[in-house]
Amino acid sequence: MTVLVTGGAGYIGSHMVHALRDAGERVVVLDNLSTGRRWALPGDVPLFVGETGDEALVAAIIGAHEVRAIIHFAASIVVPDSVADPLGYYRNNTANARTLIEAAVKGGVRHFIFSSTAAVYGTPATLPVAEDAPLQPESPYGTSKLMTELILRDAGRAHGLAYAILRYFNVAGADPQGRAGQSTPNATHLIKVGVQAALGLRPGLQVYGTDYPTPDGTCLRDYIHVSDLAAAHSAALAYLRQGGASRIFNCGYGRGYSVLEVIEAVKRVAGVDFPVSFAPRRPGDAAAVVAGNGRILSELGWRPQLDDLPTIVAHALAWERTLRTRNDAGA
Ligand SMILES: NC(=O)c1ccc[n+]([C@@H]2O[C@H](COP(=O)([O-])OP(=O)(O)OC[C@H]3O[C@@H](n4cnc5c(N)ncnc54)[C@H](O)[C@@H]3O)[C@@H](O)[C@H]2O)c1
Ligand SMILES: O=c1ccn([C@@H]2O[C@H](COP(=O)(O)OP(=O)(O)O[C@H]3O[C@H](CO)[C@@H](O)[C@H](O)[C@H]3O)[C@@H](O)[C@H]2O)c(=O)[nH]1
Repeated sequence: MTVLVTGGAGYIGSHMVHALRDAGERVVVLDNLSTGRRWALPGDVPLFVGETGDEALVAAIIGAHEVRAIIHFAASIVVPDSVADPLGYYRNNTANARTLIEAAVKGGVRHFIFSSTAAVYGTPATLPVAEDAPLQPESPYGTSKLMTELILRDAGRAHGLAYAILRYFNVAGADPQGRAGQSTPNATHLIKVGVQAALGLRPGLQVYGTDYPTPDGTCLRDYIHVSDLAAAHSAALAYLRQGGASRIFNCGYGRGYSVLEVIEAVKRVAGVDFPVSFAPRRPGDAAAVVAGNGRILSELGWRPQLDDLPTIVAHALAWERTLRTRNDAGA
């Protein structure tokens, strides 16, 4: 029985591939390498370069490798890009996911784990936000993910596909063993941009919006270490395999940091200063998003191991240094 990881050559997916292999699972990856990197995968993990929307390809992979579980990471992920290109986001995150789910149903896949997002909540009325809060995405990205949640819910009911929908809050950091990290050249995530500024790879950092209704006027986010997130997937897979009912789980720590607090943490951990300027709000950004994580703690028994902002930043920084060496070597 094999686990198919879509988007396994990407940031979070590559951590998942390592976690699955560490647990002795058989893994295959489907990735179109649009943002993923072949070298992000261990050499002995089969990689199919192709589209999640290619039903024939997905069916062939499921058949050839006896795939019984799919962990679906592949997506377009940049909130402001989705505002500029909604149709592209609906194609990749919704239409392609629909095709993948159909191939899963037809191919007899039993368990499906879907990467959803805190962006489905928009700006929650109360924090921390629980899974049953109103869903009011403020960007096409969030809407594209919410639509896939609904497709999965209905297909799961109709066809007996058991699923876990994991709504990630802000994912950051890198594998503590240095095997994987965020490698997208033009990544836009705050901690990634911050460590690049600290290493002199960018001239500095812009803060998008200082007039939000938050304590210091900048957006609040709940940053979760990518290895804790991979562990949440492993827990969800074990739950489904034990016959657990289809369920939605928030993945976050339940604590928010402002953009300015994150920048201070990066400067402190890196031990350097870098220029910070203030810019207007970025389209599609919610003011404050913090996870209510009671459900995943109580129902999956998940326990964060790396719940500490300086640790997250230190791992991101270490990875960025490795990446620079790798890029210098032309990898
Ligand atoms: N990074 C975060 O903070 C965050 C937060 C919430 C949710 N998520 C979700 O987690 C998932 C993984 O995100 P990530 O940060 O690792 O991004 P990423 O861009 O590093 O990974 C996405 C991977 O999917 C591949 N891909 C994209 N479209 C594809 C397609 N049509 N067919 C095959 N492969 C395709 C890319 O090449 C890449 O390897 C996404 O679904 C994203 O929406 C991420
Ligand atoms: O150079 C930068 C980059 C980001 N920010 C701000 O930092 C916060 C976090 O931004 P970012 O790291 O880009 O993450 P989000 O836009 O919150 O989105 C991430 O987190 C979501 C879940 O909350 C996921 O769904 C998305 O895929 C993922 O990109 C936001 O307020 C941004 O405006 C800046 O001020 N300057």
